[in-house]
Amino acid sequence: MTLIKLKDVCYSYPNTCGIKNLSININKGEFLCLMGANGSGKSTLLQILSGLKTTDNGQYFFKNSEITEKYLSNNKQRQKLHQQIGMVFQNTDVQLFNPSVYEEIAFGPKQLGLSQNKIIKRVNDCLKLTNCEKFRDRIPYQLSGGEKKRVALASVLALNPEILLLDEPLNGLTISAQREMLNLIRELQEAGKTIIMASHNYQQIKDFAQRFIIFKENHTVDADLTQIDIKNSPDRQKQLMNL
Ligand SMILES: Nc1ncnc2c1ncn2[C@@H]1O[C@H](COP(=O)(O)OP(=O)(O)OP(=O)(O)O)[C@@H](O)[C@H]1O
Repeated sequence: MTLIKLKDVCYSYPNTCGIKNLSININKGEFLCLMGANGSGKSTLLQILSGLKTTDNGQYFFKNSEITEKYLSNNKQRQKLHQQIGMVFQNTDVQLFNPSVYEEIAFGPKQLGLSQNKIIKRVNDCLKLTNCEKFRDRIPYQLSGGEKKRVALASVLALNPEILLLDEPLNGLTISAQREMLNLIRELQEAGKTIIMASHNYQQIKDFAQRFIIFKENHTVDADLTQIDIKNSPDRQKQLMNL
């Protein structure tokens, strides 16, 4: 089932292009990795998908709705999109603003109006899933970079989104924490979530993501390949190893 359809999408910042002429479909349950040089457009695309930015040109469809400025100006529609499509930012400092990890994770479920019992259960489940139980009473802002990433993921999971947008979620993690995070992401995919992740580390992600969208420096898409396509192409592997 196609969840996301992008048709000729362009986005420009005041002085530079973000993405150009992007057309892709993303199906339910995919584990898709966005790759490409620094500045090629990966984060811009994730921000468009999350509804934080809207396209200058082209169209973005999520399920049966076209996501436009007008669509997002409706509070209910915007909140529903944010519940269905959760994003972990590259810079988690912009995402964490509550006085404790517990409050951080409870924030979304509270906004959804869940009962107190349901909130407690969700927060505890998410703390456990992301291995954050031991810092539940800490101030998020004071955690290490890797701990912040896990708390940010927990706070997104607490909304039970269908799609997870992850912007370089492994940056700043130790090798064993990277493994743990990747295994968790794979479990989430196996549980039916759609994963869209930006990365510049092919070695790290090559056995996890099943599809790779590779951006060129000019902000267009160079290739849309499966894990197997890349494994069968030494040239492509070499290119991705050198990003
Ligand atoms: N807030 C902004 N204002 C102006 N230009 C921006 C802004 N954010 C990104 N850009 C520019 O848009 C282009 C795409 O940036 P984007 O952050 O999407 O790339 P990226 O592929 O995610 O890069 P990285 O791997 O470094 O995270 C780059 O040329 C970047 O300089």
